[in-house]
Amino acid sequence: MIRTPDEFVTELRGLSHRYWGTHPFHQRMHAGELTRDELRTWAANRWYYQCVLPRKDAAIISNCPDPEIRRAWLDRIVYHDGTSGDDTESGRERWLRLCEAVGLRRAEVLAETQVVPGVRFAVDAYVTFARTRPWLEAIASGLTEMFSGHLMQRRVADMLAKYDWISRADLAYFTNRIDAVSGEGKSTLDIVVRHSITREQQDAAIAALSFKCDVLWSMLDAIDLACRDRQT
Ligand SMILES: O=C(O)c1cc(C(=O)O)c2c(n1)C(=O)C(=O)c1cc(C(=O)O)[nH]c1-2
Repeated sequence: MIRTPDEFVTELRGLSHRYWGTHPFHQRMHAGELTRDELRTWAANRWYYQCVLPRKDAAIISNCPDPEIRRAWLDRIVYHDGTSGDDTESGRERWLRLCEAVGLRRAEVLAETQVVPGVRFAVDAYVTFARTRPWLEAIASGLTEMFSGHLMQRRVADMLAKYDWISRADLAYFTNRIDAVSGEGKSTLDIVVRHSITREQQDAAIAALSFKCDVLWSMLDAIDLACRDRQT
């Protein structure tokens, strides 16, 4: 039997315990326990995720027959890629600023030399998912954004409190993203609830969100391991 919208949303939100907010690496970040070198490894690896997001969103658009959704989805690509190559307020430029603030050189981030295999596999799996699964499932996989606003707020507060060499301006990616992800999370949830009109579609949306939690968790597992390897 199909779930009511409330039951469906409750089940989706119920996956929050699988979200990367509780990953040990994030816990160490919040506690102020990461070294500069570990923060560099994190930023350089997460760059790969940032780079892939517009390609993932383009895959969703290419599979979606609904012009209203395609139009709305385009904003995400523009947000990350910016309106031109000189756009200093694009998501990618803001992430690069954070990378520089933690001591990475722009060229080494762009060259992706620090990206470890586990991060590459996890992030590539997210794009492959968006390319090969029905558009509604691919959209549902982005519902982790529902959980990310609160986490980013905590991240900004804790990083400013615990790493005195990091300034608010260095964290512009997150401070600008907090409102955007909350808005996007709500509109994504609305699309998923409206278009999941069978029990099977609801099940597939829940499985997609679960898969995405695994993608993010695996990224941090690989980053955590890379940090430990560098210490030995
Ligand atoms: O910093 C975070 O914890 C975090 C998490 C997530 C997420 O949950 O996938 C995203 C972002 N940030 C983010 O900045 C972002 O643009 C974004 C896009 C997406 C997506 O799946 O389309 N997730 C996220």
